Amino acid sequence: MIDACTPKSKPLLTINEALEKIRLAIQPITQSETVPLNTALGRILAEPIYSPINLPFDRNSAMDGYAFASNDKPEQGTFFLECVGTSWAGKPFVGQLQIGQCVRIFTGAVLPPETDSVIMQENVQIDGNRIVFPEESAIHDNVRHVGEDVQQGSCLIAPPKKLTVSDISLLASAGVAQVLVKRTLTVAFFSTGDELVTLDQPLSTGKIYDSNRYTLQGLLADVNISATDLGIIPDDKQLLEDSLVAAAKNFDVVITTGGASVGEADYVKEILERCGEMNFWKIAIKPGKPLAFGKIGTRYFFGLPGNPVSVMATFQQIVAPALRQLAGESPSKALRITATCTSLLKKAAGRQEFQRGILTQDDNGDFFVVSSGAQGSNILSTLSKANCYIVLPSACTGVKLGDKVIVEPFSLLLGE
Ligand SMILES: Nc1nc2c(c(=O)[nH]1)N[C@H]1C(S)=C(S)[C@@H](COP(=O)(O)OP(=O)(O)OC[C@H]3O[C@@H](n4cnc5c(N)ncnc54)[C@H](O)[C@@H]3O)O[C@H]1N2
Ligand code: MOO
Repeated sequence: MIDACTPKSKPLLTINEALEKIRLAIQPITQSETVPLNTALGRILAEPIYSPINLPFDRNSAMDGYAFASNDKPEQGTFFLECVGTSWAGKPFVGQLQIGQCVRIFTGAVLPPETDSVIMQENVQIDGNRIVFPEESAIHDNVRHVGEDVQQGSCLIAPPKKLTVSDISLLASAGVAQVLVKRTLTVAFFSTGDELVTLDQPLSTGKIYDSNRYTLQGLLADVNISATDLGIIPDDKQLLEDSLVAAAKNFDVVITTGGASVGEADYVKEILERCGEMNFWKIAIKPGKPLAFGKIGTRYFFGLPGNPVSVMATFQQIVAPALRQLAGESPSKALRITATCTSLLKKAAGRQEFQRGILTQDDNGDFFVVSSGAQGSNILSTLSKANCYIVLPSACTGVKLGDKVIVEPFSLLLGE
């Protein structure tokens, strides 16, 4: 019986409290390396890059047509100019233009210095070397000016940007062939549990295939991470401790799955308390409650719950932002949107839940989400069907048809 003297257990950390503890604990790596631009996609820039040149480098044409001087255009009426040569992209016109003359020009070709305007070829009439310009010929049109995109010496990209395809395009256009980026993180992971077997073994009663290492391998597939699979460790306290301590000597981050809860063979928390520093254990989320975070020596440790769906959810919600911070990235948040829920969702108050859902968008642009099915932390088929999490606040006690819910898509593309 519970009476007034029974000590109440401490409330679990909220996900935001846990994220804040991680944010305060993690020191971003400082080392960097120079890499060729064609391997820099997704890497984190370590220093500002200043443009060595103006972009455009030369004043050039935005259209195929004719380059002319605006002074040659009369106040009224059509006019004609004599075409005396061609400026090709890569092979500029070399002569000197006189009054009343123009040149044939192609997109990207340098404008002769005497000209300041380009008319599209569709808008002129050609009569031998005489080019007839209409009255509406615009002056100063279709000209790309030196430095209008980027001025020489200005900052092209500032750290700690994670380099995108557009960044790589910009750097290439400025002739930047290599960049200084943060070094990659080394992350090791292993599964724990006597019940686990590798996929090349037959199953026997009581055994299951180890899927978590495949999940983690996929989740760690990032150019900023060098991931090492350390295999399966059985439920042997000493072996687990030795494996953890050894891994923490060689990797920036060690991740385990399983053995994080309160069972007799759940040793992760005890080992972390004895051999390292435990920052927190257990958070008020579902799936993923018994997550442990701390340090072993100077290295970071995440003990994820064994349940396969909990591994995915805790990695995405907790470990991924921590790895981004450690890698030196600027903070970012997953995209969340509001959708109308078209199924009933069961939920008990107490933990923030990440339920698996299927998000769609109709032709009006409105979002709808339906549960992808059973929500047990062991049920991978409904995770595979899902394309989003339905994020339900801890106080929520269920969702009715037609209620608005917050949804976090797994990707920016919504499949069929
Ligand atoms: N009395 C309590 N029991 C449990 C609690 C609790 O608070 N009190 N929490 C439950 C929750 S929530 C979770 S989540 C799990 C987490 O347990 P562990 O981290 O100790 O994980 P295990 O017990 O080792 O495994 C749980 C489950 O997952 C399967 N598993 C483990 N590793 C793998 C793997 N590599 N690949 C595939 N499947 C794996 C394992 O066989 C179990 O079925 O604890 C609850 N219990
Ligand atoms: O937190 Mo557990 O992951 O609910 O099953």
